[in-house]
Amino acid sequence: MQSKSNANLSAIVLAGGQSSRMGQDKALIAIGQRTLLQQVCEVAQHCADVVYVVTPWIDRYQPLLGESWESASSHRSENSTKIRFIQEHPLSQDDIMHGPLVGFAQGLVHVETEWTLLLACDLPNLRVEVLQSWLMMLPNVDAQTIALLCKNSNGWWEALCGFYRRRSLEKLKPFIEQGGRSFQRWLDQELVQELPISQPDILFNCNTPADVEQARKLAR
Ligand SMILES: Nc1nc2c(ncn2[C@@H]2O[C@H](COP(=O)(O)OP(=O)(O)OP(=O)(O)O)[C@@H](O)[C@H]2O)c(=O)[nH]1
Ligand SMILES: [Mg+2]
Repeated sequence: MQSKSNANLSAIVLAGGQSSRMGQDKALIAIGQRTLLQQVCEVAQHCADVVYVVTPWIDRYQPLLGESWESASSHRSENSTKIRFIQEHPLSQDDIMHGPLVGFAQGLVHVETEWTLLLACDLPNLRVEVLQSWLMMLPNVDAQTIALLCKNSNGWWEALCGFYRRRSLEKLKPFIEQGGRSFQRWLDQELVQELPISQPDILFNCNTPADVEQARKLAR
């Protein structure tokens, strides 16, 4: 894996949700030696100066990503990016699971860099080289553009693997306050630039036990 080439980028990794299709917390599922969450955080560490893990369950994940994991990681010496946990809060008393858009907004409040790499925790095929090639595009993005994302074959934005401007929060806050919870609906209102993608399999995400089997086969 290449070492980090870029400064001035934050990453947000989302680790919440119900994992209802998986039937168990998918962040903790191992593909090979490490869990999905560990793998995604490691990729994020190679791209960004700081990695925020946004989750309602810090206690659950801290042992995986805290000192013990860092000292056990063979990549640690070439990679000094710190992981910071952001405690996610319900928006109201009856808010049980608000979904990734609200988690992202709660993480973005803490970001200090102009651009953030947002990643779901269920992406086993991410490639550092591809993310790094995308982040070279950031300095030339039009000032009005709030995000750089891939499109999937249905024409929807792949919202949970791409780059967002910090000031997108100014647009996101009122959208959430008005009850918006869908990334697609929010992004439909905004200026988004499309990222080129030659290997769509890097966006494969593990939602079901069958997806995990497929990811494990590929990792062998
Ligand atoms: N922090 C946070 N992350 C979330 C939340 N909901 C979903 N995510 C994350 O968003 C990413 C994509 O979510 P999904 O693949 O739909 O996961 P999910 O909602 O747990 O799974 P399903 O219940 O099967 O839809 C994963 O990284 C989830 O951990 C949330 O409320 N808070
Ligand atoms: Mg998913």
